[in-house]
Amino acid sequence: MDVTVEEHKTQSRLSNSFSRGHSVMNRYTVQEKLGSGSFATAYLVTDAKDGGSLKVLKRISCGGLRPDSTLPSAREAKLLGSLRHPFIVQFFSSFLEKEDFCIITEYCEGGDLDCIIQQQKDKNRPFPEGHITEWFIQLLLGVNYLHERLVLHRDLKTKNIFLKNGTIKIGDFGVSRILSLPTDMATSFTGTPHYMSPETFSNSGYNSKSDIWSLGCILYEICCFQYAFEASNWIKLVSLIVEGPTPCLPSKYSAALNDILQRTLRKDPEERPSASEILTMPYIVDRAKVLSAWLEDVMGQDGQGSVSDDACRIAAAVKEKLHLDTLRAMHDIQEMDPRQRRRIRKDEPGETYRKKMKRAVERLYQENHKKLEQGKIVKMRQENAWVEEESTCTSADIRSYTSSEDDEESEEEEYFSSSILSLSTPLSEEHSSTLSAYQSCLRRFLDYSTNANEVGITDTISKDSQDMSVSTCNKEEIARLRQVCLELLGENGFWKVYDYLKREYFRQDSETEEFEEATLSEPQEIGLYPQHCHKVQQLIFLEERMEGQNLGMSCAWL
Ligand SMILES: Nc1ncnc2c1ncn2[C@@H]1O[C@H](COP(=O)(O)OP(=O)(O)OP(=O)(O)O)[C@@H](O)[C@H]1O
Repeated sequence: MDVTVEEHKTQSRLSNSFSRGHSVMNRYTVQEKLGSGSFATAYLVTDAKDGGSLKVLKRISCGGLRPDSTLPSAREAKLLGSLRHPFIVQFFSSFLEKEDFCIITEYCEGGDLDCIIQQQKDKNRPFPEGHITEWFIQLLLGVNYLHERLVLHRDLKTKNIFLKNGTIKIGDFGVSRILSLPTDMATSFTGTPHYMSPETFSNSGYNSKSDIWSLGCILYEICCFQYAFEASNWIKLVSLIVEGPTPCLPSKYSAALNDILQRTLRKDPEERPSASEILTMPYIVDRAKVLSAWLEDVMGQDGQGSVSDDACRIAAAVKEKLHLDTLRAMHDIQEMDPRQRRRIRKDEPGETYRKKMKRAVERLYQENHKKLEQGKIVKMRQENAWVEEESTCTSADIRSYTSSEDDEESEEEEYFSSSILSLSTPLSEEHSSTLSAYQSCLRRFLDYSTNANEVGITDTISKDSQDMSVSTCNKEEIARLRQVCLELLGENGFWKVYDYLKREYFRQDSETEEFEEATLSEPQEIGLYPQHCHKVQQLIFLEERMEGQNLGMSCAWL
C-alpha cells in the first residue's frame, strides 16, 4: 500500500516520543528531544560504544511504508557513511527498530543557522562580511566535496546547516533519500519552497546547479535576515522565483560579494557557476588565504594542532610567534595615512588581513592575561563565542584602536577577534582536529586553485561530475571515467589503487556488517597522485550506484 507524504507526516507525529533515558539498540541512550521536523524527530543521545559521546538519533516512523521498497539498502547507508568532510555532518549508521527507521549522525552543539540568524536579527545586528564569507567558503567547500562525488544535497537551507566548534556543518542528509522522496517534492509539501530553484518547478530536473541556487538563497538570508524570495502565497512565490528580479545585497556589503550572489541566482542553471568555480573567484581566494594563514598561525605550520588546552598557553604560544611582527605591523600601520593603508589593503589583501589578525591576537593575549591574573578565565563555551556578546576582547576595544574613518576595517578586526576568541578557551581534541581538517581542506583548495588558474583549467573534476550528475548513471560514463583513470595512473598503478580504495570503501562503515581486515598495504600512488585517487574514488562510487540501479534499489542517492 502506498502512503502519501501527508499521511506519512501524520503517522510520524502520532508515534510516541522517546523519553529521557530510553535505550535504543542497547547502545544509544536518549538525553533530550532536539525537535521534530516534517519527517523525523531528532534526539540527542549518548553512544555507549563510543565512550558515551553525544550523537543525534533521527527517528522516522515507517508507519504504513514498506521497508523493503522505501527504506535504504545497507549499501545506500554505507554510501552516506562514506562521506567524510570537515563541513559535513557525519552520518554514522542507520537501522530499523520496530516500526521506526533510525539514523545516527554527528551532534552539532551550535544549533542550526536558521536559529542563529534569528538571534542576530532580534539583536538587529548584521553579520560582518568577513564572517559571512568564512561561512560561505565552508559551505562551498562542503558542497564542492559532495558534487565531486556526484552527490546532490537537494535540500540546502538554513535549517539544515549547523554549527559545531564555530564551523559550518551541512546536515540533514538522508531523510528524503531514505524515504525515497525527491526532496523538491517533499519540500513543496512541507511548505518551505523558498530555496527551490526555477528549474525544479519546470520539470527540467534537479542538478548540481540547483544546490548552487540554494546556496545563493542562504547567502542572501545570512546577509539580510530574510528569504531571498518571499511572497504571500505559493503561486506568487513560484512566479517570483521563476521570473522575478534577483535581489541585491545592501550596500554595506562589497560589490564582489553581491556579484557572487547575482551569479548563484541566475535563472538559467547553466549560467550559474559551480561550487569550485566560485571557490576560484579572486574575492574568495583572497579570503581563503587569510583564513588559511590564520589557521596556520594558530595550529602551527605542520597542521598538527600546536594549540594547548589552556587558554593562557594558547595565547602565549601564539604571542611568542607573533609578538615582534605584531608590534612592527602596528607601528607601520599607525605611521601610514588612510590612503596608504587603503592602497596596502588593495595590493596585499592577504598580508594586511593577516596583520590585523595578529593585532587582534595580541590584544586577546593581554586581555586573557589580565583575566588570568584576576582568576576570571571564562569557562569554555560550547557555542560560538561571537554570538553571545560578552566577549573578553570587545569590539569597543577594537573600535577605539582603529581610526574612525575605517568602519570596514574595524568590522574585520572584530571578525578576527571573535574567531580567535573562540580559541581562547581550552580546546577539545575534537575542536583541534576540526581546525586541523579545516586547515588542510583550505590548503588543498588553495593549491588546487593556484594550479587551476596557472594552467587555465578551473573545475575539470567538477564539470565531469556535473555532466554525470544530471543524468542517471550509465555504462558509457563509467567506462569513460575508468579509461581516464587508467591513462592517469597506468594499468599497474590503476589496479593497485583501485583494489586498495575499493577495499577501503567497503571497510568504512563496519557498524552494521563485519568486513575482513584489509591486508593490502597502501600503494605509493595514493600519496603521489592524490588527485588521481580522487577520480578512482568517483569511479567506485559510480560503479556502486550502477550496481544499485541494476538491482532495482532506490536511486534517490542522486
Ligand atoms: N546533527 C544535529 N545536531 C544538532 N541539532 C540537530 C541536528 N540535526 C537536527 N537537529 C535539530 O533537531 C531539530 C529537528 O531537526 P529535523 O532535521 O528533524 O527537522 P527540521 O530540519 O527542523 O525540519 P524539516 O525536516 O522539516 O526540514 C531541529 O531543531 C534541528 O536544529
